Amino acid sequence: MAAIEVQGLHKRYKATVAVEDVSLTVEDGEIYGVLGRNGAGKSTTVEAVAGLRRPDRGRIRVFGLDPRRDRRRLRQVLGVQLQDAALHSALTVTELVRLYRSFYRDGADPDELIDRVGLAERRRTRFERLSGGEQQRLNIALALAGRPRAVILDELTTGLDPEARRQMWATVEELRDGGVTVVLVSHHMEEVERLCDRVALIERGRVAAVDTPDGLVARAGLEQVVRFRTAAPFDPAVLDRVPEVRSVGTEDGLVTATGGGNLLHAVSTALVRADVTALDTRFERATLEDAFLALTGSPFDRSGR
Ligand SMILES: Nc1ncnc2c1ncn2[C@@H]1O[C@H](COP(=O)(O)OP(=O)(O)OP(=O)(O)O)[C@@H](O)[C@H]1O
Repeated sequence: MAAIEVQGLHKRYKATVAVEDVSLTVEDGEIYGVLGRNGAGKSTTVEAVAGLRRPDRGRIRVFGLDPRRDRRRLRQVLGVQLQDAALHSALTVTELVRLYRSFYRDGADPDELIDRVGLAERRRTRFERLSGGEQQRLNIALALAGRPRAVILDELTTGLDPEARRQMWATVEELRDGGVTVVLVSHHMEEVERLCDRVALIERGRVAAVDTPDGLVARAGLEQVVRFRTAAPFDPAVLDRVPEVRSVGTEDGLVTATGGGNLLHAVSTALVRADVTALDTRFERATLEDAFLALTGSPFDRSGR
């Protein structure tokens, strides 16, 4: 059974069509990225999955549960960290984590959870006195308080400094390694590229593409480049019959092969077969950001429609 299934989701707010037609399947145990510019419909989609928005149309199942009909059971299996969660600001970190823990039959150990998100030193600090990044980390701890089977993390690392962000990424990987399904809504290309097993590109309320980060880059058909030098003079004919290679050029002893597919592997294999020793091999490929641009036809400038 898939962890989350969304079919034909539609949601409009008065004149604004937020979600036009979204269908997606999140497999159990994967980190599934939801990527798109501001206003694309990402939050509306995941909030509908969490039972927080009533869809106009469409079918949603989370481990077989209907988010609106089975809300209480859903809460036991799905953790949610949303943008701008409003918390009781006078409570301390420990108090809030214990409070949230009390909502669940089988939950996480509060102290362990606080350590895990790096707030051990702030246990006795009230929510309102935490920095933006610390509040964010607390929100994540609260989403994990019920030891959910799946968790929705919306803008996980917004407001975190680079070190805290890396710490959060490690936490997400640990969750996946522990069998938790993660839905990660993000603007952060590097984050998505690094963490997600698969990514849905949402554009104007629709799913423009779903694939692995590498698959999206490959789908965009963008060129990859392998550059290397050789110990002995190089005969470009060695790469002539490699289907992945589109062009080969040599300048001042630097060989440049461009192409697609698994270019690096194909070139390396052909060189080994021809008994050519490559030196200083460099590989450049398009990034997810390049792919986003190619697949949606406009730059990822974060400003909506
Ligand atoms: N409660 C609401 N009332 C009216 N319009 C809304 C509401 N919530 C969202 N919208 C509009 O619906 C569209 C989709 O919003 P949504 O928050 O789902 O996008 P998003 O992809 O999550 O954007 P962001 O990256 O900015 O969070 C936007 O045009 C937004 O202004």
